[in-house]
Amino acid sequence: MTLRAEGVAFAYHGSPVLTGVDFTAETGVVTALLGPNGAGKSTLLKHFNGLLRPDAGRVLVDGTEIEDDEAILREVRSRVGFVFQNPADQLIAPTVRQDVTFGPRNIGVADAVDVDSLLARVGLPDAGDRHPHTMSNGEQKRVALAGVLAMDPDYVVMDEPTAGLDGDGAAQFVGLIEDLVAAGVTVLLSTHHVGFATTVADRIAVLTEGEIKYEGKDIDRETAVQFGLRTWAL
Ligand SMILES: Nc1ncnc2c1ncn2[C@@H]1O[C@H](COP(=O)(O)OP(=O)(O)OP(=O)(O)O)[C@@H](O)[C@H]1O
Repeated sequence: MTLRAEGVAFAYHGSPVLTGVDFTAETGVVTALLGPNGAGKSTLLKHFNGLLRPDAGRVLVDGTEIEDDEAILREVRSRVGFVFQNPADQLIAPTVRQDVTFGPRNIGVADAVDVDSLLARVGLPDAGDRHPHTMSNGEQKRVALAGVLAMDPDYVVMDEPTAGLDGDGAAQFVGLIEDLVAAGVTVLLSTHHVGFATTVADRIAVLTEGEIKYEGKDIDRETAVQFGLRTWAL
């Protein structure tokens, strides 16, 4: 089972960002997509649950091509959860509890969701009645993750989960990702922090100049620097 991009090209208003991306994230493997600022990491990740559609090429979830078809998109979005880089793009309800149940409520299964255990899982056991916008950036990111987990996805795609977090916040995310893996969730994330990527991921891919230019189990410092990647700390 895989998330897969085949020859994916994408431009914003005529400015090409992805020019021919071939990339696979395998089930059971934590994959980190590294790349310098503006390389198109967010753009590529947004293709994996249909937030963006390629101008050319194909995107497949477990072998099914994502198409402009309501049933396919619903199915894909139930399997692939997406955690935005900026939690403000994701958190919309007046309380954490309402936010976490937003997705399940939309499909009529909110009653089946155990919000307190989801919040405990992301390290916020008593946050149910808080207003998301009174919380720190790191807490908001964890609420957003709880909301994604409420849909019981097979894959969680995280766009720059440690952006804006300090070392402790980033370390907390390492623990959360380990917990997801233990629960059988496949994680694909983007980052420009080489240290975070190599700590958390089993597989590294580097996106730069519109394409995947490197793939491996690890990446050494010299190779990372060649690709303009210079951030080592967690
Ligand atoms: N909605 C948009 N409209 C126009 N251009 C955009 C849009 N979103 C991103 N871009 C541009 O596309 C390019 C790739 O952006 P993207 O956010 O995918 O890169 P990234 O690798 O995730 O960057 P970062 O590490 O800074 O988050 C950038 O040049 C960016 O300015």
